[in-house]
Amino acid sequence: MILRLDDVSKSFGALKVTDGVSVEVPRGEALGVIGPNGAGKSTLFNLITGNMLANGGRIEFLGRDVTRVAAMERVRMGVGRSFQIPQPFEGLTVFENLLTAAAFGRGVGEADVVEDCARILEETELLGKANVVAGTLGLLDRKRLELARAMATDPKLLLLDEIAGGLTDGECKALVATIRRIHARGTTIIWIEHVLHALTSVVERLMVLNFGKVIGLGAPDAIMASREVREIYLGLEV
Ligand SMILES: Nc1ncnc2c1ncn2[C@@H]1O[C@H](COP(=O)(O)OP(=O)(O)OP(=O)(O)O)[C@@H](O)[C@H]1O
Repeated sequence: MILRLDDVSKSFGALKVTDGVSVEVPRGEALGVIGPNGAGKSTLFNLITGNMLANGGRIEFLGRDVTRVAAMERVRMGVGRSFQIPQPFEGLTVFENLLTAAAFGRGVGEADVVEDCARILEETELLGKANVVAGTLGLLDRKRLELARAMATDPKLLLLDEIAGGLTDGECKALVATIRRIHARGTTIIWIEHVLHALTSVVERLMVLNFGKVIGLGAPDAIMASREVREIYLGLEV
């Protein structure tokens, strides 16, 4: 297992946002996470990355208990993430953004990561935009850069937070193709996404959260056919 969550909980005051979540993610899997707004999906990512600390339970990454390990150390261990709202350094070029993420995320000098950053630019189809200032990019390229910055930290586990939102169908297809390639090369992925057709074209399993609890976990077809999921998530009368 690359990641194991055991009875993980997080509360803000009286509000329990993550409620006893247990899940095991095998190395190489792509796991999708769905659930209504406010279900606790982004909070779960924050607990996995160490941006927030759990109030209860245990998080294991690569067999090590990381429940209380700082976010920076988790990045260096191989936990990479993209944010729902892309947060590049707007005044830096695409390539400078990658170099910064790679050097900082890996704890090495920029000279050591130049080649790898060039490879990531190619993988994320940003090679032609290497010298473009990030603040001038359109939405698809901002999303690509967000993905590339996460890849620059050399993640073993890649967390994607609603990366397909706001794209046209064609743009979404292009981004999905890139994510599939990254997955095919062996990177384990956990992906929160409301654009279901994008998600189910990549992931092997879906996890459904509602009020911080896991209410479904399994093959996408079986999950989407479940009465409870259809009622809660899709709002369908069945
Ligand atoms: N720092 C915080 N302090 C207090 N409440 C918070 C904090 N962060 C999140 N919450 C609350 O926790 C709940 C879950 O939020 P979270 O962002 O994890 O949901 P989500 O499933 O990712 O939602 P969305 O699909 O809208 O992004 C929400 O009710 C939110 O208001």
